[in-house]
Amino acid sequence: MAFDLDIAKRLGETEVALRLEAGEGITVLFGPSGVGKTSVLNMVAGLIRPDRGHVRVGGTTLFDGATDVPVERRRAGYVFQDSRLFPHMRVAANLHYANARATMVDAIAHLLDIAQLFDRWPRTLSGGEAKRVAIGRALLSDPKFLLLDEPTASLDRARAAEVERAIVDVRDELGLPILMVTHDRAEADRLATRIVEMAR
Ligand SMILES: Nc1ncnc2c1ncn2[C@@H]1O[C@H](COP(=O)(O)OP(=O)(O)OP(=O)(O)O)[C@@H](O)[C@H]1O
Repeated sequence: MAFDLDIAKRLGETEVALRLEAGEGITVLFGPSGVGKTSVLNMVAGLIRPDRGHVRVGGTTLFDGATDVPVERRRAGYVFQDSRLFPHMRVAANLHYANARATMVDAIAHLLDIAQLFDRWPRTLSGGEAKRVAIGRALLSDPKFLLLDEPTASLDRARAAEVERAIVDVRDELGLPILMVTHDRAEADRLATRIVEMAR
């Protein structure tokens, strides 16, 4: 089982609750704004703590009544909605941040088609380029799974298609389980191995 989640959390007025069991491939969390999709990713990553339930990924318990693995030991590759590249580092330094082997950096850069961007500053990248670099940086932290928060939001159709292609390549080449959030139904249909709908 790639993802085995049973989580409940009160956030202000919102009661976030989700149960899901999903196998390999891309699991898409789909639902309207404010329903708690980002909060679910944050609970899987260990950035916020569920009130109750469990989080298991690849058979490893990351959270339950007895266990709460700290965020830095969860081995999550988290790509935030706003990419969050280090603005004072060129693309190459962003990718080398986790000290991955140079051959790995080159392989990932090839996979994501970002090698030609190594000397650029993050502020000079298009949204789609920045997103692909952010995915690369996450992969180079040697994660056991990938969390993608609305990876194509705010991109035009052509840029979104490039990012979607990169995600599919990551799925096919690396075989990492991916938990991805979107509010775009068509994108969910294109990418998902499994769609999980969150409703209010
Ligand atoms: N710390 C907090 N205190 C109070 N309310 C919160 C807190 N964090 C999140 N919320 C609320 O919880 C709800 C879920 O937020 P979340 O960002 O997870 O939703 P989402 O489905 O990812 O939405 P979007 O698609 O707009 O990003 C929202 O209504 C948000 O305002």
